Amino acid sequence: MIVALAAGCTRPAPSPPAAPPPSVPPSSAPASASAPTPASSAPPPGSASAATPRPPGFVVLADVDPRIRTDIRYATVHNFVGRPVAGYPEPLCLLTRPAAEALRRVQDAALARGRSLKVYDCYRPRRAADDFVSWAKQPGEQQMKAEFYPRVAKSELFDEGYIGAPTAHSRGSTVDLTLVDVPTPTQSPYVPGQPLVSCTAPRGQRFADNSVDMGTGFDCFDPLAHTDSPQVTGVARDNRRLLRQLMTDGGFVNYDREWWHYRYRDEPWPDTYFDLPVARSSAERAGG
Ligand SMILES: C[C@@H](N)C(=O)N[C@H](C)C(=O)O
Ligand SMILES: [Zn+2]
Repeated sequence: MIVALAAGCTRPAPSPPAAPPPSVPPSSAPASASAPTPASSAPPPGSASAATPRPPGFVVLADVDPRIRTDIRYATVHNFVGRPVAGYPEPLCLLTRPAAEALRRVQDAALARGRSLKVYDCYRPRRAADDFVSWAKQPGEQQMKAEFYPRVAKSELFDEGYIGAPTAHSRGSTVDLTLVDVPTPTQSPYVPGQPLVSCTAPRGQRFADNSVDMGTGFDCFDPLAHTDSPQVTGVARDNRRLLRQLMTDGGFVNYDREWWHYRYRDEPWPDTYFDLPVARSSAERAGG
């Protein structure tokens, strides 16, 4: 265990070469750049200056709140790279315990409004962010462009802030999520090779996610996904606002370029980027 945990060190992450350093959105920069650090003047546990790396204390979200739906896209072929991403051997949502418990409180509030949370991504290992960087270095590989970044050049995805490396997700307290109705409609599976439809197309035309209408699909790298896009009106705007209200009340901060991306404000590891795989073996038992 200690060997694996030593992988969770503080370090700068790679940038795609032959391009300017990637834009790191406020939500992905070390929290010291975007939010107050803990009051303690001692080095944060697990940081390079701490004597001994400590376990991140990840839990499986389903152990903390089995009511929250999961659709972990990076463990599947239905994502913007079109294949499972490095570091996702199991389709699980791992989070730090404080973030998971905060999400359980948000779920209580969502259910009171007749909705449930559905998570697409939670803790994301450094190796996954590295995989995204490697993918970005292959300009000809655009098999999923038609659905996920139909109007933005692949070469711009990092610079425009749609993908981060390093990413706040590697600190274990950031989550990509949406709202679904309760009872929740069954979602038809994505079939590899099926015709891709732009994530910016109206609900009913784009991929039939069981999410409520948020105006775009998940991981839609497009200005229409900016949380306050003036092009998103009516029900979709109301749904984005409801998600933001619920999450903000629960202690999370939205990233303004992605309606689905939220960071837990009081994250316990504001400077540490972990590289444990997304697997049950990387988590503690929920009650422990
Ligand atoms: C890739 C997308 N789901 C996401 O999380 N983007 C932000 C910017 C990140 O990678 O941190
Ligand atoms: Zn995200």
